[in-house]
Amino acid sequence: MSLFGKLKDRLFKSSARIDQGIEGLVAEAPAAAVADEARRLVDDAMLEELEEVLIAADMGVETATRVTANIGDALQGRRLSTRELKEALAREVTRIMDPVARPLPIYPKKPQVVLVVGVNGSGKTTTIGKLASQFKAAGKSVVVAAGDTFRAAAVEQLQVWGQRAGVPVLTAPEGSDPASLAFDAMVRAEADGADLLLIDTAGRLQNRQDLMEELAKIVRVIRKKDETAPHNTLLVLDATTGQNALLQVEIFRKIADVSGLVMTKLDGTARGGVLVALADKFGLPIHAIGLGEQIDDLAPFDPQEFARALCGLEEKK
Ligand SMILES: Nc1nc2c(ncn2[C@@H]2O[C@H](COP(=O)(O)OP(=O)(O)OP(=O)(O)O)[C@@H](O)[C@H]2O)c(=O)[nH]1
Repeated sequence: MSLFGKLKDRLFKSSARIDQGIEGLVAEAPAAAVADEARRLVDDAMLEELEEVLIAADMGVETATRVTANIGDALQGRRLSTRELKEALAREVTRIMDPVARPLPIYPKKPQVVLVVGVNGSGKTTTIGKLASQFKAAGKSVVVAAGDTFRAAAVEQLQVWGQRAGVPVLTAPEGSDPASLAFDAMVRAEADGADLLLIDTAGRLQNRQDLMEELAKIVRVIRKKDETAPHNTLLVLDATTGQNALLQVEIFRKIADVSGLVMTKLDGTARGGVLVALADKFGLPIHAIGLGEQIDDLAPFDPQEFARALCGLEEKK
């Protein structure tokens, strides 16, 4: 299956919501019967209904309002078919997402230190495993540090991913200081001449102060080895949390210097529209998206393909 085919397949729950919403909206047009194809006049009532469809798809009120206003500005007074409306929507979504679609930047620095943050269960460990595997396949040498030392299960899980990806995973005894593990990992990555060091971190937001101090200490300690580290701070967000992902970005931007986002679990949710809201609200780079639990289920983020899949359209030729 092509990458677009997989994206469309996995985004099905989200796209079904928009697809059905738009079809319903066009089908109820009073003048539908006169043409062989149903068409709906773009007027205030129609734009309001469209806005509701987008909010139901988790795009958020602000983004949904902006998107519909732009469609109104461009197309008010026209009669659109379902396909034309989907195309117009996909164009607007692409326009919002285009500026933030950027792969994880790779620097000549060795090791490039990538700190991975996010709430528990958001998919950090899985994403690190997938990233490690992709970088390894691209010829990079990778070291992983299991920085969530408070959860033995999290460490074990990361070791399993390390085996799958074929990269070393540095661990420390349960309850030990994550910063000291991060330091040891820096030493090891430097000694190995590794290209990348991926550091997993804890995600207990229940005690934000502790987490902030823990992350700050990790950063302080790795800067003893390299004052330019970490080179990326990746925030992993779970799409199934919908609008809550926006709140998580706000919180993590206060406690860490977030440089980019990965959104996971877009395959299991109808709330994929939240990624559009994230792009619109924060403008942070979106590096990749998680489309499943397997090692090859992390896809680069392509704004046009995402927008078309989300709107239930086929690939643009
Ligand atoms: N369907 C789907 N599941 C995913 C994806 N990414 C992660 N998961 C699943 O989400 C669950 C949590 O993922 P983890 O990688 O353990 O999350 P974490 O943030 O490391 O969580 P902690 O270890 O609790 O800190 C696991 O069951 C993963 O298999 C994805 O893109 N799609």
